[in-house]
Amino acid sequence: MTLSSAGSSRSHKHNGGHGERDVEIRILKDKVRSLTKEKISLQKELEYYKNEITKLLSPPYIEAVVLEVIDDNRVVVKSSTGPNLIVNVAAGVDTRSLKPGSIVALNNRGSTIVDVLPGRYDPLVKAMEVEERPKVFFKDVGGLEEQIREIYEAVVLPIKSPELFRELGIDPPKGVLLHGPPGTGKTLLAKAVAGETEATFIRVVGSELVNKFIGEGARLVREIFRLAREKAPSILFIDEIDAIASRRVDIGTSGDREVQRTMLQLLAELDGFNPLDNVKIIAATNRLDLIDPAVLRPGRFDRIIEVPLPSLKGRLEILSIHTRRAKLAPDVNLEAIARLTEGFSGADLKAVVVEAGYNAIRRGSRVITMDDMVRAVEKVKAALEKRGGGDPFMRAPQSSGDDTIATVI
Ligand SMILES: Nc1ncnc2c1ncn2[C@@H]1O[C@H](COP(=O)(O)OP(=O)(O)OP(=O)(O)O)[C@@H](O)[C@H]1O
Repeated sequence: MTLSSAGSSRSHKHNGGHGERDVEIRILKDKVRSLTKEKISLQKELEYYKNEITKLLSPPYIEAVVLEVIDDNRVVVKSSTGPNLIVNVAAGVDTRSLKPGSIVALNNRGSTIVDVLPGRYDPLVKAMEVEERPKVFFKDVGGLEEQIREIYEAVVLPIKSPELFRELGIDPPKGVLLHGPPGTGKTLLAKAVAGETEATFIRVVGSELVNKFIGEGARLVREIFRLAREKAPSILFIDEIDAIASRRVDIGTSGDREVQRTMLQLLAELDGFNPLDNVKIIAATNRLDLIDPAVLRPGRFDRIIEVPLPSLKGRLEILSIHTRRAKLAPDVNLEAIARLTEGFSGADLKAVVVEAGYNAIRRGSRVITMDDMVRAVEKVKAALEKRGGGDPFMRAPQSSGDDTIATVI
């Protein structure tokens, strides 16, 4: 007998039995509701444990990096621990999504790519900064007239007029090494070379190649040169080259060996390309004394250009460049500011202009006054002293002298 028929027969027998029946129905309904809830929660629990069992039963995958895609079914990978392997690709994996640097999962036998791991970075992309035809030119570089002339002859001219060199039968330098204290405009100069030649600017940082992408330095160097050729005309700028091209007393740790491998790859790449290729290498260092002489041999970085702290005239030029778009009050005397900033780099002078701008904003003014500038100089000077601005190596005095402006207050 169903509940409802039981309830209805009882209500026929007993007059006024409605109340009792209703209570019974309510109790049963409550029970159904709570059992339904329990069922849903148990179903969820069951699902969770099923998932756990699936995870525990599935084989571990091996992580690997794609080095080269040979064809639709053969890919060279480097597993996280082992050697390079040629593996095939599982049916569900789209070969077109595989590129050098992609991180993939291999099956537990290490023979097949079964998945491309999402959201993982391609170290090659992370390792460099690429800018097509940067909008930076020699007019944006202050106080480096001589350096601009040298780099023009060594890099710009061979890109713009290679026939000149072909006719004369001389090889322009493949690489130029800029050295000098931090913030003196080495990166800026290299970028301006790219701007002037309408080339692609590719910047990599030596210390990152060996510290951030452990075990991949040499491969990255190879890939970066490949990309530079692909994007030619291009300027490949290697900042902090001392991190990969230092002379070493002994090659002890595996870290040292990694640096050594990266440097050998760099030398091989330098030796392997034609000086008249439209790829030019500009490297920079703050520590010329650390550079391995092998790197400076003819046919490698055979043009060395010093980029020193700016002279008085240079400082004035740099201040003029950085105040080009600023609104200056008539009392601002940039020559006097240049006088006050001996030992400042181009980057420090830029900081002075930015700080002066903030001083004006804090006063609620839209014009930068001489007082804003002077206070900014004091602030930047204090920061430099705190940072050890007196370091005799990092802040070596500029050789060209500090007395070349006639009209200084
Ligand atoms: N000679 C200069 N003329 C104009 N601006 C300069 C000059 N030198 C530096 N600057 C300013 O300072 C910024 C930082 O300089 P930059 O990065 O070129 O120095 P760097 O020599 O490459 O330094 P580091 O050795 O620390 O890499 C530049 O983007 C530019 O705004």
